[in-house]
Amino acid sequence: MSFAAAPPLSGTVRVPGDKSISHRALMLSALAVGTSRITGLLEGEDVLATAAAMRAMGAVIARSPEGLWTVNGVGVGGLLQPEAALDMGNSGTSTRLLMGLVASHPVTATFTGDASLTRRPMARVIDPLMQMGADITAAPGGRLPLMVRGACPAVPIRYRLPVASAQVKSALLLAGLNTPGITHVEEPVPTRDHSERMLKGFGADLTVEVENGVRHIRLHGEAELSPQTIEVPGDPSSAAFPVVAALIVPGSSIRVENVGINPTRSGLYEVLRMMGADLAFADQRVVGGEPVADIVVRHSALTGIEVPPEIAPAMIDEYPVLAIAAAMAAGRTVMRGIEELRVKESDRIAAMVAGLRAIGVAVEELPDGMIVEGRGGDPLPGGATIASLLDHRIAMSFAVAGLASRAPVTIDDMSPVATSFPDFVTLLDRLGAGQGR
Ligand SMILES: O=C(O)C1=C[C@@H](OP(=O)(O)O)[C@@H](O)[C@H](O)C1
Ligand SMILES: C=C(OP(=O)(O)O)C(=O)O
Repeated sequence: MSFAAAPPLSGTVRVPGDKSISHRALMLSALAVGTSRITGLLEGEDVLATAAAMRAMGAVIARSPEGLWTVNGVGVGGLLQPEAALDMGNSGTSTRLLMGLVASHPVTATFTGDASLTRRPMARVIDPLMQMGADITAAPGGRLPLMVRGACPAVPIRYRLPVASAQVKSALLLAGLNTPGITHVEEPVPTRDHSERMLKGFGADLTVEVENGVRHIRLHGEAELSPQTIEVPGDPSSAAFPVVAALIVPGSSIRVENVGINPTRSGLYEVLRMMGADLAFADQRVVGGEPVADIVVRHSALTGIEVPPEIAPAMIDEYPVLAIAAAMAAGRTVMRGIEELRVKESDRIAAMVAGLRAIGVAVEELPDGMIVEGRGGDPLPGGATIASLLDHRIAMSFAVAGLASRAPVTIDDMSPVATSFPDFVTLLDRLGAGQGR
């Protein structure tokens, strides 16, 4: 699919539900006793993989024609033995969080996934879950396919996260739900806190204390969760694509409604403002325990900056599209401290460097990041085909680049976009982007 120079983008749109919150809503609803109701759930492949796995372990999950999801949970401790391997598709979040759930239940589950997921490191969850008593066998290097034999009862542990990862933190907290005693996770670098917020919302006994800059999360196990009504806000990681598109296509002015702006997720928007973006959070409110706003953004002359490395966890999935904004900025943008990008759906540093060079942007690859030489608002040369490498964010980032390029940018395979943002192209077209195609 090709993406070409677009006329000014305009209009008001909504992006699909937050992927992180959607996974957690399904998992915690499946562990509550009774019926939970979820609106705004992301109906992307990653979240549907989580739904299928929870069904395979006993939850009854239904969707009404209007998009209301109902989940009848089995109760903490009540997960059933799945009859077949759990196919996690492309989803790291599903895999790591569900490994945690299974680790403290009397079930054995095999996890499989696509070629991208099979390359991703799982030792970061295997190690602490084995400390809790789970028996885990994995392919060499701690990769998929792997089998988790849950421990019942599991042993509560105190664990300091060696890598800033909300997935590892959440896997341990989910394992802690069916573990007697207190599971204590120490988080030296704060990451997205949706699990903590939602666990509390479902009635779990969870406390967070900050001591010397380290977050101490303590969860009392053998929890009883009560069913909830959850409204999932729009995904700030998905909103990033139309927002950057509006910033780089001259004359654009758009509004993205109902986007989650949890501070552990909104780093990109802070960085774009530092670069000179005309971007505002309008009508700020709280929906289902999460801060939400409409993002109002206009085309802006951007300036390159040194992105503060400490902001990385709050925008870890947004660096690919930030690199496109950086390519249009005046001066260089330096991104460091993001070696984690090398173990996402693709090596996102290598993928962005190769793709930017292919569309005529000068970029230097660093072991832990990249330096992008901005073109000061001049259109990008474009005119290349980009391999999306089973990575939705690489596909969407270069699609956005195409909208500000002299010659169209072609994406070899847009299908990965269905994992997180199934109507991405339709939404861009609704803003007017399709007229250039
Ligand atoms: O917990 C989550 O929902 C996620 C955490 C992040 O991964 P890591 O924990 O590996 O950083 C992020 O990249 C991913 O898209 C979703
Ligand atoms: C890294 C991502 O997801 P996951 O880890 O769930 O595959 C992402 O959505 O960018």
